[in-house]
Amino acid sequence: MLHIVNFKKSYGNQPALSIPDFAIHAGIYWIKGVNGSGKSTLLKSIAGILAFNGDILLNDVSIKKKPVEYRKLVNFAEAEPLFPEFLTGRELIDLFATAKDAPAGQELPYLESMGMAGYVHKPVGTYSSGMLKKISLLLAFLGKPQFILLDEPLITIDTAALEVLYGWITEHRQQYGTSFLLSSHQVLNADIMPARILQIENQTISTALTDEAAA
Ligand SMILES: Nc1ncnc2c1ncn2[C@@H]1O[C@H](COP(=O)(O)OP(=O)(O)OP(=O)(O)O)[C@@H](O)[C@H]1O
Repeated sequence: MLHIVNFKKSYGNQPALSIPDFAIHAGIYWIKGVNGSGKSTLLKSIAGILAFNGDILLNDVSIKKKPVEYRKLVNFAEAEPLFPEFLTGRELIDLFATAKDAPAGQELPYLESMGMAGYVHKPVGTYSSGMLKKISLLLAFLGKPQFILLDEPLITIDTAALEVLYGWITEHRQQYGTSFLLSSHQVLNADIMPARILQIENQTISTALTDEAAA
């Protein structure tokens, strides 16, 4: 499903990540690594918003050879989302729904289950960090992406929202066969949502040897 080839990313002359050849099958993955190990760098590269050397393929579609087609396949929620403050949540949803060819009304169950209907018509500049995080997560579920990348999805959302997010992930996986890559310093609940573990260390990625969970 995901194939990373001859990948190198540096910031200036400072190497950040080097991945000669790495592939994973469809599933739910939890990427672990200490602060500064390169998790966000990898997620942003896979999302197509960070330039790098080498190539990344999703279901054999290369980001370098078919960037438009590739970007339709992947959605990304940033760890600390930033949106123009004057736009309402509703306007953001409409914008993303159009860009991602989302089915009409796809956002409605998400708005309801996460309790966002009461504030979605207000400008995002008035949102708390948790409210903003919920909108950014919802945006990542719009359309029919084959791969959803969630960078630190658990930070700032409350316990109830966490349960709802687990539900979104497992449902999207069952309904559309979507794969997920989550970075998190918090422990994911393996009973509710089993995830395979990937490890970033020494500026590269590997499948964790302790990974016993089934995706
Ligand atoms: N814009 C940037 N300019 C220069 N260096 C950067 C930039 N972004 C990241 N880095 C460096 O790249 C390395 C990886 O950073 P990255 O943010 O990917 O780590 P991370 O694993 O997501 O960290 P954290 O767990 O703290 O969020 C770090 O050494 C960091 O200093």
